[in-house]
Amino acid sequence: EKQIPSQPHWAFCYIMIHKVSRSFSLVIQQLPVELRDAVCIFYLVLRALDTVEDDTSVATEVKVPILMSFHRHVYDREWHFSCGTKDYKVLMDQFHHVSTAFLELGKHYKEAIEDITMRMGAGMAKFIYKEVETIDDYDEYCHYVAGLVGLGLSKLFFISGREDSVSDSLCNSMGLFLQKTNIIRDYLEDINEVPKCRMFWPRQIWNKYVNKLEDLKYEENSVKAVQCLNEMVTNALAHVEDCLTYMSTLRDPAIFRFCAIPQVMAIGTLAKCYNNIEVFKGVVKMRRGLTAKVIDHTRAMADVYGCCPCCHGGYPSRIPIWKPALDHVTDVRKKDGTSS
Ligand SMILES: O=C(O)CO[C@@H](C(=O)O)[C@@H](OCCCCCc1ccc2ccccc2c1)C(=O)NCCCCCc1ccc2ccccc2c1
Ligand SMILES: [Mg+2]
Ligand SMILES: [Mg+2]
Repeated sequence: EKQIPSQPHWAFCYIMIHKVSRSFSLVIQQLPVELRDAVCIFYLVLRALDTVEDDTSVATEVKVPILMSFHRHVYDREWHFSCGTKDYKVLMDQFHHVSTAFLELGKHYKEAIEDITMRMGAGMAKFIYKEVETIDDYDEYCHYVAGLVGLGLSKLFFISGREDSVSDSLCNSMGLFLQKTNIIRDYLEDINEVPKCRMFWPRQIWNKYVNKLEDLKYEENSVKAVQCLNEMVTNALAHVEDCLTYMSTLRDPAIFRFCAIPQVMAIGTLAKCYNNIEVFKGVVKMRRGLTAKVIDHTRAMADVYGCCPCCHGGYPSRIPIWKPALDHVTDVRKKDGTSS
């Protein structure tokens, strides 16, 4: 008789993660099998939560209760909430497949994913009512939507027995670096969002250059816009040293690759954004297929050097790709007289 796939919900999950995020789908495939399923579900649960947050057509009084109770809905096979567009809408409409797969995970994995989902939902709800004014607000918002992902991933690595636990501060920095890079790169897409524009750049930075955040996109302000952009990039670069320290604690080569590749892509994106007026004209994206190339290159370097940095054999000059970026940060700090 027709061979019915025994695990249709897992097929759905791996197909969906490939559709909603090619880059994270590729790096998640790098993980050891028992971590891969937990991280795949962790991604899809949070992506669904974020799709609710991002949908500016959902009324606040409807959105906030969903964000606050999302961590409980993952246990309810019947629950779904229709929102988002294209593949994100498919994820929302078919969310019961994610719940079914979630319930098959080990107990500790489920607890970790539920805890982060609850904390992220509450943080997102708080910022529905609160604008990002100060740099502290900016760091707090990024902690909720990305720093917590770093904490959760480190918990999953620890539960799998493959990594020791790492300080919350270092895990948080891994997320802040990636999220701040996204916020810088997506300025124009966010400010032009309909029906309501999305603003994440902190007033404490942009109000030194313009009166309103949207003024940065107007031609006559382009010199100030690039100065403001460069300050945002320098703010993001402050997390690089913590990210390096976090990655230097990793032991498992597959986990190292999973963590290092998004960081390498982000540093590339920041380099493309720095001093680049195009950020205010269109989204400055990395070339399509670049993640796959970086994955091949990282594997090739491990083969060539016979080990990878996390085996503590290390490449000859331990962190070759980071050296120029670190030197730049030090130079900028010296110029600003803020060197530590
Ligand atoms: O809507 C979009 O497409 C972009 O949404 C952005 C937004 O709305 O701000 C924004 O949504 C944030 C809320 C949902 C977070 C979903 C997520 C992302 C990556 C994961 C990676 C592995 C496991 C779980 C993950 C969960 C977004 O996707 N920003 C991209 C940066 C977030 C990076 C999170 C992160 C943190 C630490 C990490 C450490 C190691 C490896 C990957 C890491 C990944
Ligand atoms: Mg989003
Ligand atoms: Mg969001």
